[in-house]
Amino acid sequence: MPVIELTDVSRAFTVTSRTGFRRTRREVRAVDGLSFTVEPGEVVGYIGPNGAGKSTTIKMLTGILVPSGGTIRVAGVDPSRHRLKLAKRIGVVFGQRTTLWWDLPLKDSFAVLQKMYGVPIARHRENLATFVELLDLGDLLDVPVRQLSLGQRMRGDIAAALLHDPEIVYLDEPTIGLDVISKARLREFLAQVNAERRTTVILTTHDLDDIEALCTRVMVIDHGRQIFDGTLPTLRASQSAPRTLVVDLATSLPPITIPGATVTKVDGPRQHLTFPPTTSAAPLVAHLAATYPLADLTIAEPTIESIITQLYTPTPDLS
Ligand SMILES: Nc1ncnc2c1ncn2[C@@H]1O[C@H](COP(=O)(O)OP(=O)(O)OP(=O)(O)O)[C@@H](O)[C@H]1O
Repeated sequence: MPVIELTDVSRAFTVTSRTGFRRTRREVRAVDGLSFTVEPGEVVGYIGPNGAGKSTTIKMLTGILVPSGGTIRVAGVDPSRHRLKLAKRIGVVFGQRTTLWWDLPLKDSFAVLQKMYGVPIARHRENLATFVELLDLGDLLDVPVRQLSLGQRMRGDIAAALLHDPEIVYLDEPTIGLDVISKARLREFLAQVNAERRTTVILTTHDLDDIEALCTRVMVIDHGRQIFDGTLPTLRASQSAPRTLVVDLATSLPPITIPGATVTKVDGPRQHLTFPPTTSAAPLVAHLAATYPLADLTIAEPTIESIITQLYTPTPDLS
């Protein structure tokens, strides 16, 4: 049974602007007829360009915002009508701001959360010990939150969001501004939590490496509407971005000629050949191996970045 269910959900805002003495009101449809379900334990990347409606969706899922139309069920309840009840079953992390108490040492913030959520003390201790170890928080527990670095604070925020054993966590840009090592550590931690606890994760990010590392499913929205829902390989295959064969020859040669592929770059003995995503690489490789002195060969898939850029680019209206 789905843990999250949206049926034809929309949310409009009225925006007032002033030109001289005139005030004009216009309606912005931040979310426009969105329907999807998420099963327990799924890790869904929820992505889209700026202003696509991602934050508005997350705010409706937590109950902060009431939809203008449609229905939402999260863990069996309507979030906006049962916000407090739902709060015990969800965790939220906003990369841009902390949910911890600025002047309190990290461990006191955790203690406040234990009381707020009514987590049994034994369970709290158990969770705290696990998160302190996995997120390397031991030396930070006595440090006031305001003195933590961004990466340290984010680790604290993620632990705080999970201490009450939520079934669902919403992570809004959790790796923003972090260095490569901190990002990798966080991703590893989230993957482990999801695998061990079957926590459902909705991840909003502009960092496509987060998606690669964590998400079994990607949902792309634009102008408040869903434009893709599927796996990363399907997203890759759905687009026409070409694939590339990087061929290392035993010696420098003029550009290779084989049917179905085109040389785009020659760099000494290395040549780059592109071929359509619908073509299998196997016959091309066989042909190359039979005709040319090969030293090495690799296939480069289009980056998700290029695929998503393509998705966002409207197709020209030819009517
Ligand atoms: N409180 C509000 N009042 C008026 N308009 C709003 C409000 N909140 C959001 N919007 C508008 O709704 C649209 C969707 O905004 P939203 O913040 O959901 O996008 P987003 O996908 O989260 O963007 P970003 O990646 O920049 O955070 C935008 O046009 C935004 O200006």
